[in-house]
Amino acid sequence: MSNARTVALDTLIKVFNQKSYSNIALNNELEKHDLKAADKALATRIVYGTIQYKLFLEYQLNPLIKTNLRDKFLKPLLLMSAYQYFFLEKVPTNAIFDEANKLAKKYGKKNSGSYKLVNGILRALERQGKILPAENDLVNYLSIKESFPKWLVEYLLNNFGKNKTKEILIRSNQPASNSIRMTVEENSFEKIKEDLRKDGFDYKESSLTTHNLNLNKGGVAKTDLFETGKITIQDAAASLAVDAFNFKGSEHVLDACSAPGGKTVQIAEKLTTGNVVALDIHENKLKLVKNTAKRLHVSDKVKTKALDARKAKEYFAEEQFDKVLVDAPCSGLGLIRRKPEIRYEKSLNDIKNLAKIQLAILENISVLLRTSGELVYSTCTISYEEDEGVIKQFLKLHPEFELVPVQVGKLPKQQMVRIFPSEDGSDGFFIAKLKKRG
Ligand SMILES: C[S@@+](CC[C@H](N)C(=O)[O-])C[C@H]1O[C@@H](n2cnc3c(N)ncnc32)[C@H](O)[C@@H]1O
Repeated sequence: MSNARTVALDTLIKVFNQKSYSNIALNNELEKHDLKAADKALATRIVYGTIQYKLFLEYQLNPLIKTNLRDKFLKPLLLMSAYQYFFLEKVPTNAIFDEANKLAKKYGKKNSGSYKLVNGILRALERQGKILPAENDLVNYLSIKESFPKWLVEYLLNNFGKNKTKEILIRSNQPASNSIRMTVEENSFEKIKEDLRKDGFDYKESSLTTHNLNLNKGGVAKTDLFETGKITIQDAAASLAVDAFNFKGSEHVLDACSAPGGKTVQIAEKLTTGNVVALDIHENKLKLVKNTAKRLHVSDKVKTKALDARKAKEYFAEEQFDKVLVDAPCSGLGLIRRKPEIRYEKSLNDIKNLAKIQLAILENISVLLRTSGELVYSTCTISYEEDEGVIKQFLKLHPEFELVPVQVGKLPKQQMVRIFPSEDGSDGFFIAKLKKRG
């Protein structure tokens, strides 16, 4: 039996019991089994949905589990079955429970009683129905309902208030958009759209930029448009960081935290005689930057170097660069819909530690920027400490820098750009632009 649910269960066993990354574990399982497109989509939905709603699902199941679940497959199987029961409205309950029973028989040891246990718990779940903490216990209620750890719900409530927090939680549980960026001149955008339609894709214009489209499905990496570099996979909010620079074309640019290279190539596209030096602390990740640069035909403008950006001034001369991008390592709270497990892995301490690293990177690379040069700082998170907090501290320590208001994409001009995970599926993002005073 090789079907969507076997693939989902094998993936979830690896994610929950062996702490594998969900995207890597799922891809490995999908490669092992030759599933039809609809089954691939179902397996993917079950895996991401089960991880996403883990806290909610545990809350439903915990009162019904009266024994120690010794077999390692039991908890993942119960969680994914409960996910299907509560969230896949088109799949009949009997089909979900029958499939769970078959898997329990297949994965359980002979005479272990696993089948009876699973069947009993799922039937009891059907009788119990959905349960939630009292609504006036707001932190607990939102934590279970939207399946976010309590500290994070509390953190969001303290920083953004009740309504914004609810919006962030709900949108972070919605599917991520299939966003692409058109890398060609604006007068060729219509041709790209026509070719996408011919390839069977439908699209919506991004509400943030003119160069991004949200596609109705994945799989664009197999098209000619992608292979020839006319389009690339990039979130609309992320693409705005590079749009914050004013390029002439001749600049020497430093991309301090570059892998996998989405913004490096976007910078290179803007250059004529200039070039971009792409750093990353992880040497193996620079391969991704090189490959993307090759696909987009900008390799001649991109040089890569494995380096901790906090040591950059030991390698480069002062005032060597006209522009610097620090797309910093961050807690990734703006990316939760793409990486559902982020919510369970991060802590308030991580946010505080990352803010220190981000400030250290800024401090170190700031001497490499020439007078009147532009520095753009960006993150894919929405935490104040890593965003405005880092910029405020940096400006306090470096009066030679000033904040420059930015107008990017379809957004109004503002002091610093904060984008929350949005209705049309874009990630959460932060952008600040600084100038070195003359
Ligand atoms: C947010 S990602 C960058 C995404 C990239 N700019 C893009 O658009 O594709 C942050 C990157 O910073 C790298 N990194 C983490 N700490 C670093 C450091 N101290 N110096 C340089 N790179 C670092 C990580 O390996 C990661 O690839």
